[in-house]
Amino acid sequence: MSMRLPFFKNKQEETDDSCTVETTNIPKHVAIIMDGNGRWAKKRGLPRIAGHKEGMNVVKEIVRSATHYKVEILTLYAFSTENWKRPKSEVEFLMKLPKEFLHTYLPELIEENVRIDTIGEFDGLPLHTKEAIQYAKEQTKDNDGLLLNFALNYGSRFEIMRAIKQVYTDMQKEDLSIDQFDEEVFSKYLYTNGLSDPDLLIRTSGEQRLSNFLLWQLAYAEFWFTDVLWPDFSEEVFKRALHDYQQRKRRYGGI
Ligand SMILES: Cc1cc(N2CCCCCC2)n2ncc(-c3ccc(F)cc3)c2n1
Repeated sequence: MSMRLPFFKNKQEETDDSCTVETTNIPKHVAIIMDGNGRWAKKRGLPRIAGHKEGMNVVKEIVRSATHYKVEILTLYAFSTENWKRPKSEVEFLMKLPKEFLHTYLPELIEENVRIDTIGEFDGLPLHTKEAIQYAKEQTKDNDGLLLNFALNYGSRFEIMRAIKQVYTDMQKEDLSIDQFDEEVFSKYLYTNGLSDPDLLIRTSGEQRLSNFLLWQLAYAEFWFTDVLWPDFSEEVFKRALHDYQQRKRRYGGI
């Protein structure tokens, strides 16, 4: 049972009782831009951090649902490299959320065989944030259920530039030749090395842009947008996204 605030129950969730999710053709890797937390709080006359807090509790509900539907990888855009520009107090609050989330939910996540990892510049996070996440990574490293992958201090253009510089260095050292270099080799230089590309991208709050998220990896993903604000997101809305994904025919550039 996720710890969601009961008095916010009048949520504007998209629900569709006829929505069924088939057990076949489940997206292996789902990426989510969890947008709308500040707007959710503003609509209720609450401080922005109340939206982030409620949004954190929604994460656990969707992790449980993703496990139920046998999604293999769930990548959540939790903090971008651009988010450092937000007010100091908001950034400090956000940087405490990983520890709060893990303090509340890590035992349950271990129980559900979830493995926790991150993508982004981990070293650029505050020490208290890194310590909490590193502990969770250690505690879940042998789990082979859902990979819960948080994009933290993540920016796709920085990731691509970082990869290009490393490719250049390896070529200078003659550890890599131009003939060996292709898309598959380049992908190994990204934070997502070893992960399959996302099959489905979900973005909440009605915005329809990538916001410097997984620009390389989302090349062939299905995009699913909803006006639902992240704190109002739920298993029902997640089911809608999975159902709609299953109605689409993936082309990978073909006809
Ligand atoms: C910075 C930040 C923001 C954050 N939000 C809550 C969800 C809405 C979007 C922004 C705010 N959440 N939610 C969970 C985490 C988290 C990160 C790493 C980890 F190992 C465990 C939990 C988190 N981290």
